[in-house]
Amino acid sequence: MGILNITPDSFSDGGDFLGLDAALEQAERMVAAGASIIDVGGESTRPGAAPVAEAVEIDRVVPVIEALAAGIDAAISVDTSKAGVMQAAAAAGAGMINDVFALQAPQALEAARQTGLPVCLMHMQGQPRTMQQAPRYADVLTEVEAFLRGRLEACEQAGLPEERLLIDPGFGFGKTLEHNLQLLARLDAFSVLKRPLLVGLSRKSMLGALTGRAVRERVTAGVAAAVLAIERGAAIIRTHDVAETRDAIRVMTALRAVQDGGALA
Ligand SMILES: Nc1nc2[nH]c(S[C@@H](C(=O)O)c3ccccc3)nc2c(=O)[nH]1
Repeated sequence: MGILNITPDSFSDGGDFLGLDAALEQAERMVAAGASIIDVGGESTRPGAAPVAEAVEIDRVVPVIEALAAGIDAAISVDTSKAGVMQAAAAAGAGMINDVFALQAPQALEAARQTGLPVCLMHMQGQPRTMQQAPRYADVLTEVEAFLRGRLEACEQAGLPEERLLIDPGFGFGKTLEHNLQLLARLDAFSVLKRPLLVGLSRKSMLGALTGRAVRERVTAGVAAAVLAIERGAAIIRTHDVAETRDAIRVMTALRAVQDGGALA
């Protein structure tokens, strides 16, 4: 899953031609590098970020999703927590919803159900504005798993069938470095929920803390973390660095083929 942030600091607003063109080029680069999903986000979930109005978020992501739906050979995911954005994105051609707030926003669960699209449910402790102030868990894995189990059950009860759902522990969303490492170390425990596991580790501050590297220099650490996550059951890797991650996956796939006694592809 390649990351495409349509926020003023990444591209000019999705609406104008230049921004659209740049967004499309970036998406095409990631698909050429091996991305099978492009995740389009119109609201930065940066800690401390001011919330974006629904209409603004729609104006950012819909033109991009329409252009991508017509122009690239990959699925399009919309990274949003708002019901109205989910509906607009689905109408524009999105094939998946990626909700960092796990369909807890008003009307979000019903809107997602109506779109008929797959949904990624992610764990976050608190809100983006405050989540990193004092993250606290008795046991992070138990609590994150219980939250995701609860969201899966809420969706089931609302008529959103489980086979459309993915889960994600939400690295960096209300977690200390220690919490993030504990989640990565025990990622395989989430297999009890029997849902595909999506993880986002790319360029996150936990990697900065471990390497001392600035955001754009965290590619190697991000690929290493992706390999560790895949070995522990991750099915989808959300990343800025598609080509590098793809290369690591090729090495892993070749090894698995030999271990399973298969011939090298
Ligand atoms: N499903 C899923 N969606 C996601 N959206 C994001 S935004 C994140 C980033 O660094 O990209 C981020 C976090 C905090 C501030 C800015 C940006 N992270 C995930 C994730 O880990 N899983």
